[in-house]
Amino acid sequence: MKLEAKAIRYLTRDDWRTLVATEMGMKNHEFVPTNMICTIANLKFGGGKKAIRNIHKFKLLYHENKKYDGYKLTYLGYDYLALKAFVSRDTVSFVGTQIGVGKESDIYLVANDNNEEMVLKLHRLGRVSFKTIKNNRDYLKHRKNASWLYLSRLAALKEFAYMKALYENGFPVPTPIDVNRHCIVMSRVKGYPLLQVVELRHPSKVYADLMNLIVKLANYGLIHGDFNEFNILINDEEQVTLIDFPQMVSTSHANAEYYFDRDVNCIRTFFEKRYGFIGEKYPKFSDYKQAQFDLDKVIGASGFTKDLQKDMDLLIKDQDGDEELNNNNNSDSDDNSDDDDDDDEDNEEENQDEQSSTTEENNSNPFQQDEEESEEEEEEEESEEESESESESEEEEDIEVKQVRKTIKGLPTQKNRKFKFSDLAEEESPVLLRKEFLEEMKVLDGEVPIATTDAPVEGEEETEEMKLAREEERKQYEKRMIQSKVKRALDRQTKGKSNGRNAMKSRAKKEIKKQIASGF
Ligand SMILES: Nc1ncnc2c1ncn2[C@@H]1O[C@H](COP(=O)(O)OP(=O)(O)OP(=O)(O)O)[C@@H](O)[C@H]1O
Repeated sequence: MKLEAKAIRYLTRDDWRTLVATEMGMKNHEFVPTNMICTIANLKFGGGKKAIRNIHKFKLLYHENKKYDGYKLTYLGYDYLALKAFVSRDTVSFVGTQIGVGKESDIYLVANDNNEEMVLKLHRLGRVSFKTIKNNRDYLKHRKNASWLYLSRLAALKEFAYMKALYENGFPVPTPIDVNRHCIVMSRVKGYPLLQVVELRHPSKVYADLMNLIVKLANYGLIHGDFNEFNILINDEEQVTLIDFPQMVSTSHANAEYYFDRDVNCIRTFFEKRYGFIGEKYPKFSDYKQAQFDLDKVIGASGFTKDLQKDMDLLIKDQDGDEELNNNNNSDSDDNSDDDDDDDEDNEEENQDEQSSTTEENNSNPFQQDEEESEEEEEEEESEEESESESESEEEEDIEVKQVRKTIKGLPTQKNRKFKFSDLAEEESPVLLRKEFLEEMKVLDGEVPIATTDAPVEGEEETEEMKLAREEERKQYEKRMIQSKVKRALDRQTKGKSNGRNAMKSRAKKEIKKQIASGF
């Protein structure tokens, strides 16, 4: 879903009040009736309806009149509320292009007044499979009315809390900057998702870094749970950054070992398939289950409590039963993967002795293999294989590499990797959302907004057309300001006149009273 940020500047104070009122009303209603929106927004019915019409036109509200007449926020409406909060806190001043689309999120480039580029992640839970919350969830009570909204907010809160805790403890994650509603702002990582990287200069080093990262997380009492090529960014120096951690679990979780092994195997399998690198040294959960630090508490303290996690688990479980259905259908393939796991276990046993001795030898980076050595071993293994299967696997690899190259070509991330706000072409200039601008809207209080044309971006030349448009707007604005000044002056005068009349009346009354008292 596109974040069309321009319209944010056309919203009046009443529009914002109406938007917030709808958000509040959604805590108890799936669709909020018009008069309730007006009451919460503290607007007269006429003014409220006008504002609703306006924000509905901008697609910030969805109108329903089948069951009963009412409105609910769209994702764009929710985006606007979060964006406005970021703008008023000086976190964001420009909204740029979209650089990524996750399963359940949209990623945009944004910048602040100092032109520092950052990433805005808008969580969109429910976009894929989430439909309605079953009514038998007593625990969630009214929150089920705003399920997607609430769930997306929880997802953002969770991601921010984890990112903050990890960042403060020296993990390679983006710098967390701000969070509001379902959005987080973080630093921009200049790298590619590992998925897109066809070749590595030092696969052994990257592999070792990733295994060390899994171990470091476990030492802090955490297991990623989804540690794979989609959630790891790698830069030109082959340094890795972890960008997404929606399923993080504690090492004290009942299935901790399963999740830990799955993370390790995910990387091993990917490295073997993509880079032909066999990770012989790899960590075992039993060696690390005794965490040295406890990040769980830190995460609770930074806003994501156990109760919120409980809400989140319940909401996710309730995803219309879709996933359960899928899981049942996929049970056959799961069985197959179980077989694979068994094989892995055998391999693990075989490798165990070897590993313990090599770990002692190489304390600084226990999972790094000597690249030449592993190449030799690979060669030996390869020579044992039949020549037919050799050529088959080479062909397969070739097809895979070609496929990846083809995919990379069309990826927006690739295109935008070197993107800079200052390099933007005129037609796609970033949307300016300065705080002063929004505050100016407040002063106008209900009037038509002033500038509808973008101010030229620094360093960009203003065209004749732009100049004329801006001049016209300035004139209109001045005209409106004069009109409102005149209106205010007239109001004051009329008020003054009536005050004068009242004063005269009371003076006359006093005189009459005086005369009566003097015995007239
Ligand atoms: N901080 C960042 N810096 C640079 N690019 C980023 C950043 N965060 C996300 N991206 C880009 O956006 C893409 C999607 O991000 P992310 O994995 O966080 O979304 P998601 O919805 O959680 O994805 P999914 O659930 O599909 O794994 C990433 O692959 C990456 O290309």
